[in-house]
Amino acid sequence: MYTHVLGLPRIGAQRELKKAIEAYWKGNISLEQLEQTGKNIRQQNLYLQKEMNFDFITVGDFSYYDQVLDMSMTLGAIPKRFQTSSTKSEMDTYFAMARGTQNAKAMEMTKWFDTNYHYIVPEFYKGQQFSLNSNKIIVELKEAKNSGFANLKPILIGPLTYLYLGKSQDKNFDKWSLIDPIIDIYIELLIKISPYCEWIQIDEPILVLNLPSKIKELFIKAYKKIKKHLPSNNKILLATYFEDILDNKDTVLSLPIDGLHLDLIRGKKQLNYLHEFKNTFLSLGIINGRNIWKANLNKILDDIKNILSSKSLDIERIMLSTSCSLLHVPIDLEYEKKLSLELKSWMSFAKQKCEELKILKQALEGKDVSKILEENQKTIDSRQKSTLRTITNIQDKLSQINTKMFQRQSSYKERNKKQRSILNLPLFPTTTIGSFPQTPEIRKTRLLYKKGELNEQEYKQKIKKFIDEVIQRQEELGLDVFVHGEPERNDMVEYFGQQLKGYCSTENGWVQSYGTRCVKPPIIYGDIERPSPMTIEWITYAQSKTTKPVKGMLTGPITMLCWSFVRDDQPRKDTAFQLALAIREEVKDLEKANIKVIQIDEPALREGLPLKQNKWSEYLSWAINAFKLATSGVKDETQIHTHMCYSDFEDIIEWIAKMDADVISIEASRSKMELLEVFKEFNYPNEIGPGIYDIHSPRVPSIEEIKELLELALKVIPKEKLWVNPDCGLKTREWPETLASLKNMVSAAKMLREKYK
Ligand SMILES: Nc1nc2c(c(=O)[nH]1)N[C@@H](CNc1ccc(C(=O)N[C@@H](CCC(=O)N[C@@H](CCC(=O)N[C@@H](CCC(=O)O)C(=O)O)C(=O)O)C(=O)O)cc1)CN2
Ligand code: MET
Ligand SMILES: [Zn+2]
Repeated sequence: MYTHVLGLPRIGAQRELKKAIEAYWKGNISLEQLEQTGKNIRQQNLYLQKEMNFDFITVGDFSYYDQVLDMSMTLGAIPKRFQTSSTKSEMDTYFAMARGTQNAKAMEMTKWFDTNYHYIVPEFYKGQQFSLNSNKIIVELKEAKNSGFANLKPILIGPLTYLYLGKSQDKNFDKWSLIDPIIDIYIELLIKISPYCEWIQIDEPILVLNLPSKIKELFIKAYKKIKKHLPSNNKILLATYFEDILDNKDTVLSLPIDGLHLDLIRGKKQLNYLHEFKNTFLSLGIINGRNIWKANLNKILDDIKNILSSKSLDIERIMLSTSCSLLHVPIDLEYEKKLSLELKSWMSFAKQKCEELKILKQALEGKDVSKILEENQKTIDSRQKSTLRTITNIQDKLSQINTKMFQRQSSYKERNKKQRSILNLPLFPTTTIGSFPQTPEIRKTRLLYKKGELNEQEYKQKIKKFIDEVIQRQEELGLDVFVHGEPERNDMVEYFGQQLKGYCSTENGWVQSYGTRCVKPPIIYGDIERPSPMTIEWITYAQSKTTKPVKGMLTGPITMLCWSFVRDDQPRKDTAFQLALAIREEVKDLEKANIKVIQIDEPALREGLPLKQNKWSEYLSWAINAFKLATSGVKDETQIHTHMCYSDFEDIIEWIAKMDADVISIEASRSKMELLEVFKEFNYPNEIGPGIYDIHSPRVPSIEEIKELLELALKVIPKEKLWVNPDCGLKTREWPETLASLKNMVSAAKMLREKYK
């Protein structure tokens, strides 16, 4: 029996890597200093694994930005626009690809499966040449070896997953035609790393998706070729995660691999088929890498013993592991000093999950760990019995939900008439998505308040001053529908989590979202309730400062669900409905306070989509209902907006229409409005604001460029239905580029108004 993990968090326990990279970008530290920080984090992770007595020491899970981008570098898949003749260091090219430069647009970024992690999308071109650059993984292997570590297990993203996740940039070019040259480079790479290790972990998470037969065939072909060239002392551990591989079972059974990792948390069904994989080593993903609850060790031990005997598996060929990489959970629970001891005793972060693996192995090897197991059982029982989890009248509230509560009073058409007469907006109304730059001053204000160095009154005064400023700036820009700028929010999910009952939040529970950006997902441990209004004071204050409508700004139930760690003792749907009821109350309060436009963001709606297509409609029916429950309690005159980003809508457009938001703003600029085709084909009934510039880049779009995009949008959206806005919130931007971009945006809208009036 062996233990190992599929990967560890790499941002550093105190976000050292984030801070170092951002300092490097600003020119405040040198490349050597940055690399030293990277090395320190890798060393910490090596020693952690040693402390846990893991049998395989994972190497290569570190990254300065993203593991998919790392693979692009390794394969030499660097788009031409970044291959400049200047003497840029490799590191600078790497960061340029991720973030763009004034001359070269950044590579696209999108969701990593159904997580809140984002990867950099590989770009594929006709006739593309690849060439091996194995520096990263070799450096990391050497480093580990030189520090005295043995049984190293390097990790690579697999060739099929890599190709699948990338996008062809040339029309009518089949990216899969690149499989052979890519496999050749992988083989070169594997031969290079071969001397450092026995096992090599190759991640092929796409094996949990519904794959076309062509890709299944390519899998077999590719791995046969790899096997043929792999030195005989090496073994391949093929890692899958986030779901079961049962749709591709036959394919996997035909692969010449030595070990197979299965996610037994998300893919429980696979337990029934383990015996079919008897010919390989099996890595059982039994510790949840996607949530923060303590594992029930006694139960897992029973399960494992059961599996071993009923499926007559050879314990010598079993590995125990986490369900997926621990990238998706915070690093160490011990940093949490403010959590109630009871809640804390229910939880387990990355380090504690490693300890759980260690204990499981010791128990299975017959070591006496009874005290620890007893202690574990106590906390599991305490959580099950705890009254902290329940609000007594919640069941009543949920049972009072009726279908009327999912419907606005009138149809969109009728609502629209009433809203138009009240709002009196021009053609092509301009607006922004909610947040304005989160300046160091704003962050500092929140920090001082948190530390108690500002009292409530001082804090509120300061926040109101920030609101004054953004209202003033929006007046000057000439926008039509205003926002208050969200200066009081650390994050659009955490902020609400901190005000709702049933939620707790952490001090240091950082999880990487993309590059150097992290989030602290709040934790839902019990029934949700809204003790008091959450946004009214700020929004009404902002509205009191202008005659333009100010949007009420809320996060929707599905996004709250997807971007929090959720309780695992009731269906996600029930939690979503509880959230929806709480948001519904806030929406009604905003309306009562005379707020005419309310935006309820649902950027995570698409991300929450199950990885298996046959589960989509079940999810979408309750997810859309949760949104409608949150938003339909208002009168016709109140205009409901929603916002989504990072989404492909093609496959779910009819469901988006069912949300029946009066206005939806979406990300569209990166795809040059291509995405709108689907809105046209489907004849999307309500109003749309396709984002006309990419807020992830400091680049300022010209008036011409914006006009062009709007003209493109007008080909598919009737002019009465078109809104003008950026792609997403502006919190990661700085003021100068924000003002310049919005100024151009408003000018473009005004010019079009003239043309189309
Ligand atoms: N939950 C969530 N998921 C999401 C998104 C989102 O907005 N929220 N958007 C997409 C991803 N985009 C993202 C965009 C930006 C950031 C981001 O800016 N994160 C910040 C942290 C935001 C935060 O919580 N800030 C807190 C705490 C900030 C902090 O680091 N404080 C320092 C000190 C403060 C200082 O002196 O600056 C400390 O505590 O040590 C605050 O501002 O109050 C960061 O990594 O830098 C994250 C994700 C998709 N998923
Ligand atoms: C990730 S979606 C962000 C929406 C939010 N209202 C903002 O503007 O920041
Ligand atoms: Zn957004």
